Amino acid sequence: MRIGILGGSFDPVHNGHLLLAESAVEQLRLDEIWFVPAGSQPLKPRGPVASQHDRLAMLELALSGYEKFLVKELEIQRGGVSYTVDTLREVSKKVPRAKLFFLMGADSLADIPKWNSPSEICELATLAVVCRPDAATLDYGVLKECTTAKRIEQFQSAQIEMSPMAVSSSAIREKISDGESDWKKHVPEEVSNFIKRNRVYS
Ligand SMILES: Nc1ncnc2c1ncn2[C@@H]1O[C@H](COP(=O)(O)OP(=O)(O)OP(=O)(O)O)[C@@H](O)[C@H]1O
Ligand SMILES: O=C(O)c1ccc[n+]([C@@H]2O[C@H](COP(=O)([O-])O)[C@@H](O)[C@H]2O)c1
Repeated sequence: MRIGILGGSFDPVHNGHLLLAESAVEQLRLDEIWFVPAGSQPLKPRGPVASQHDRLAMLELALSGYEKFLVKELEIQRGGVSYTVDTLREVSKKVPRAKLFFLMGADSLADIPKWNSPSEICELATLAVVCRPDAATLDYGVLKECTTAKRIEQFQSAQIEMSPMAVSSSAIREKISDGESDWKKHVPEEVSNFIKRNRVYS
């Protein structure tokens, strides 16, 4: 069993997340991708804008057409600050024989030294990173303090190739609160309808 884990704030989920997951399923031959919405992201102390209920509802709507994409409320149910190392420990216990891939964009890779227990994270899961338009090259050098050169090579082999997609949740939220309308193309239609109907970011 090969499981990809995509942790995120998903505030809201957007097409960049979906393309990342689609590319990872194909290139890493994953059986499932677990989308794990953070309860409280350690480096975002102000917390998400949308409620937990709305972030989950938008994720469920976005993933409904994908058989291999599952929403897992591990971090929300655990409560407190959502540390990735705790999530990976929990998943390793739940499915001990699975090979775990932690999927992330280049911005997350750059931040890893600031995360809790990065060395253990690098042991528990293979990091599979994708470029983002504002960070076109991936700097694996940040991992030198956390893991071995051999492990870094394994992460490089798991790198996800995808045409950079210039979309972020913060840009979507900003456009909505500025009253712009061209944000809708960046999320599945069911999600844009939900946002409009419930005035999630207005
Ligand atoms: N357009 C994108 N291309 C590739 N990876 C992405 C993209 N958007 C988000 N990701 C990755 O998905 C994971 C979850 O991201 P998150 O839910 O925080 O969305 P975000 O768009 O980065 O949000 P924000 O703008 O609020 O920081 C992170 O590892 C992030 O790097
Ligand atoms: O464990 C940590 O210390 C840690 C610090 C920052 C971010 N993360 C995780 O990284 C994932 C992407 O975060 P973000 O900022 O893109 O929402 C999400 O699962 C976060 O919980 C984890």
